[in-house]
Amino acid sequence: GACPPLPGPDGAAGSGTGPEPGLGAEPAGAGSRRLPQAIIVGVKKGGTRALLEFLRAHPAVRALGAEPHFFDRGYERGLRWYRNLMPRTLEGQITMEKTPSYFVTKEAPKRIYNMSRDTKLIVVVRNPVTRAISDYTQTLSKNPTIPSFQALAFKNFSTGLIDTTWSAVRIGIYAKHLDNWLQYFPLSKFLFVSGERLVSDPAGEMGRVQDFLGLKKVVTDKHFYFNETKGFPCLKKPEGSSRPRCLGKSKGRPHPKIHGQVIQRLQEFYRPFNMKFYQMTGQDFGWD
Ligand SMILES: Nc1ncnc2c1ncn2[C@@H]1O[C@H](COP(=O)(O)OS(=O)(=O)O)[C@@H](OP(=O)(O)O)[C@H]1O
Repeated sequence: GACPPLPGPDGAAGSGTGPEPGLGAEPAGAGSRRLPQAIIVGVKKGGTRALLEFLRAHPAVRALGAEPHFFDRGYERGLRWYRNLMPRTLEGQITMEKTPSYFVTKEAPKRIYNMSRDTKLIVVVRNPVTRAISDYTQTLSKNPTIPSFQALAFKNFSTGLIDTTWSAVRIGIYAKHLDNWLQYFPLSKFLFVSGERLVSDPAGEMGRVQDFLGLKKVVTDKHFYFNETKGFPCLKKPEGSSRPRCLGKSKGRPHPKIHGQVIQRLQEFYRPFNMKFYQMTGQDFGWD
């Protein structure tokens, strides 16, 4: 697919996409639609929605609310279609989107590289065992008749053989997926956010994210409160609202009880991949 990239954020000067003259201080189409300079590429069930909503509290961030799935499912539509999905930004604002499935999409690194090799890539990672259970919980909520977690996770439970073709297992082999991205992007283009810390210390993790994006540290501890009912941090005042807001019911679902031995076997399965991932990223996420 040799899609010629459209003029990017820096190539749009004088292209007539700015506000039209003579329509007042703030015309309806203020700013222009730009390709994203930063993308939350993964991982599914890592905490990607929370991160995007927290970032939207920053005045210099404009983000697409829905997941566009452009680099995995919609690439044939072209970059112009993709750019037209984006919210308008003013000078100095950055455009973002999040689609967690990009991280495990073989073609995504090449496609994003072809859009811009300067794209900043954010990956929210979470203990792969918890992530797998979270993923399963989501599937179960849509289809209550599926087999048990244990039945899906193991090809043979008595021999301990894990079914690595099951997507809930496969997605958590982070080192393998990262290998694919590193064929195109250097490590310096990535920020790895701890999904666990995003819950236990949202302001701390948001500090790292804002630094990485070159933003002023506007989103701080003052923006968060811990909602005891929800069991998660929530925003005191999200963008465009005067009321505090937590994520919806589909975030922070109760997980089914999984047998301790199942957890333990999966934890052992992931250990070498986790070690590799810590080594590759230079970060110990504390899962082992
Ligand atoms: N502040 C806050 N509020 C609610 N939920 C939070 C928050 N921070 C992180 N999380 C965790 O995010 C998990 C869902 O991850 P994603 O948003 O990446 O899921 S998805 O891939 O977009 O479906 C979700 O997983 P589950 O707990 O399994 O539902 C949460 O644990």
